[in-house]
Amino acid sequence: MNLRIGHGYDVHAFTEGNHLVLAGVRVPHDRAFKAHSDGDVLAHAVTDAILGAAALGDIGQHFPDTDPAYEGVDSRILLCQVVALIKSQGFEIGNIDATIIAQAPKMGPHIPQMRAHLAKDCEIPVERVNVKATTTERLGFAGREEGIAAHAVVLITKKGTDLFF
Ligand SMILES: Nc1ccn([C@@H]2O[C@H](COP(=O)(O)O)[C@@H](O)[C@H]2O)c(=O)n1
Ligand SMILES: C[C@@]1(CO)OP(=O)(O)OP(=O)(O)OC[C@H]1O
Repeated sequence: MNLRIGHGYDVHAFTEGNHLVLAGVRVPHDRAFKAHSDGDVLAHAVTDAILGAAALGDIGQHFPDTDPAYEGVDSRILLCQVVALIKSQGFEIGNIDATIIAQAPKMGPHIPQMRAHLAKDCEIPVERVNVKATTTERLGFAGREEGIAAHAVVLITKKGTDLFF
């Protein structure tokens, strides 16, 4: 199959701190992500979407949260490893669309840098990467500011498939 789609979803709760990391961008906040890694929900959702598209399981199977090697790891490193893995199987990434679900902080000013990081890590032009943010109108765990979620969908193609004409 030349064209495959994947979905990723991740959530991290807050703990004490002064910034969040989203697609490797340091976003000032009055809390931080509680996680084994840097807690980068956006990078995790994109990584899971890529793995999903290639039917290669999920991020926790590749990088267990019980492995000290991943303690505090920069999640962009994990994303780059997964991109290398699917490339080794003859795939490349077509495009990415992601949504951050956060009551606060405002993501808008940071989105251009998030897109740039994801494009670099996924080895595609930034025009093929979209990142959005939404509140939940104060409903649910995100609305109560207990944590942040991210969804991502990713299209992958067999190398040489011309999708963008
Ligand atoms: N953490 C967030 C949440 C939202 N935005 C931007 O605000 C717009 C309105 O949000 P609603 O939840 O009321 O739809 C949204 O479309 C985003 O552009 C944001 O920057 N950061
Ligand atoms: C990234 C990994 C590995 O450090 O840990 P966490 O930062 O806890 O993140 P999560 O999305 O819960 O699961 C994937 C893990 O394997």
